[in-house]
Amino acid sequence: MFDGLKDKLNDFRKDVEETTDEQDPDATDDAPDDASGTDSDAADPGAASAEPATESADRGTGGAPGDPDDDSPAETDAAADDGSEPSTLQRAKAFATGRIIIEEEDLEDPLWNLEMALLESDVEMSVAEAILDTVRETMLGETRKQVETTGELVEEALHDALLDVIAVGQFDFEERIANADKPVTIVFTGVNGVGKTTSIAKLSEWLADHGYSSVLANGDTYRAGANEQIREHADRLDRKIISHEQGGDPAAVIYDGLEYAKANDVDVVLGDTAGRLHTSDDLMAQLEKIDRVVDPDLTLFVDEAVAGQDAVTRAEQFNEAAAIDGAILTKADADSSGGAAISIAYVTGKPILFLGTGQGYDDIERFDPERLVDQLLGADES
Ligand SMILES: Nc1nc2c(ncn2[C@@H]2O[C@H](COP(=O)(O)OP(=O)(O)OP(=O)(O)O)[C@@H](O)[C@H]2O)c(=O)[nH]1
Repeated sequence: MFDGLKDKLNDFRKDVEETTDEQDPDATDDAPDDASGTDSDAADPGAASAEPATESADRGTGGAPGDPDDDSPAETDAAADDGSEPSTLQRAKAFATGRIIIEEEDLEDPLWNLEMALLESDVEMSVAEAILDTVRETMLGETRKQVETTGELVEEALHDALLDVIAVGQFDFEERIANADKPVTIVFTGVNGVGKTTSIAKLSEWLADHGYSSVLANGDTYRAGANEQIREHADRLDRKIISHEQGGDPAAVIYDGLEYAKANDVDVVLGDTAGRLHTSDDLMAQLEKIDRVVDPDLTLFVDEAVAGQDAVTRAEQFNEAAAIDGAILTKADADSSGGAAISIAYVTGKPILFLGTGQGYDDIERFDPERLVDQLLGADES
């Protein structure tokens, strides 16, 4: 899950480590050789031109004076006195006291690469920018104890940045169900073909596992075959299904589901709705009527992680047409990019509540932002 994005975040860590390694005296020992052209690594593109090599040597000697292990202080002191920028001197001093400083110029290229990587991964532009801002803020200027390696510093910055956008609006779904008056009504919106019906069936199983009974109500009276499709799930799971003829009123079906739940002490009504209507006005009218008639406790938007940017755009559109309370992202198991998972909450202000992780009824898990961030940063291998 999200392996492509995971690799790209790891590339950023390596990028920053490589850039800041230039300040590391161990790495800079070689720098004067580069400048004098004696380095055997002639294939290095930097070696082809004297200018970049000299620049690299300047940067290198700037970091060198502070190296506690450096046994040629005279040479490095001379370099520091020899027209070094204050920031370089500052870095050197910081190194001498066991600290590192990361500066804007160190991050410029890695941050650019990170931005490109996020956009390639279908992370929405404003979300990518928010992530970059937090990473920049967390990493820049501050002096850090050297024991905190650059890798750890990057990890902390990415962790905070990702969590900030992913965790937007999170709430405890189980607690919400537990505390709500029964029956609880949950309405599902989203376009057809993304796994909405399967998700309703999965959620019914999830609820059963957590001690709640549920009834399914097919408010998708628009699409031919929708009744049969949801009935198949209901039969397999041994759940009651409420449905009307094709072309009937969705609000009336969900209302009947609610009445059934009240009469039979069922805890939760799971109401499907038609996906794509002709215009967002139609969609809004449908959901407004459902709102008026059954006053749902929650409206959940369902889309597939593999749709990337399209899923993010649809989430925004559905949320604008009729406010959603949260989202279910299906087919996360088949998604490498992770862009929708990272972007939807930030863009809509509503949390992702569940991830669909396969075709089985048990393949649904609560969306846990902290765990996802750990997975993306490699701390949680599951
Ligand atoms: N790999 C994977 N497949 C899924 C997941 N959720 C649903 N699917 C599959 O996606 C296909 C479409 O699912 P349906 O629930 O039939 O989706 P749908 O026809 O879009 O349902 P509606 O949205 O109600 O129209 C089915 O083959 C599902 O098994 C998931 O989380 N992972």
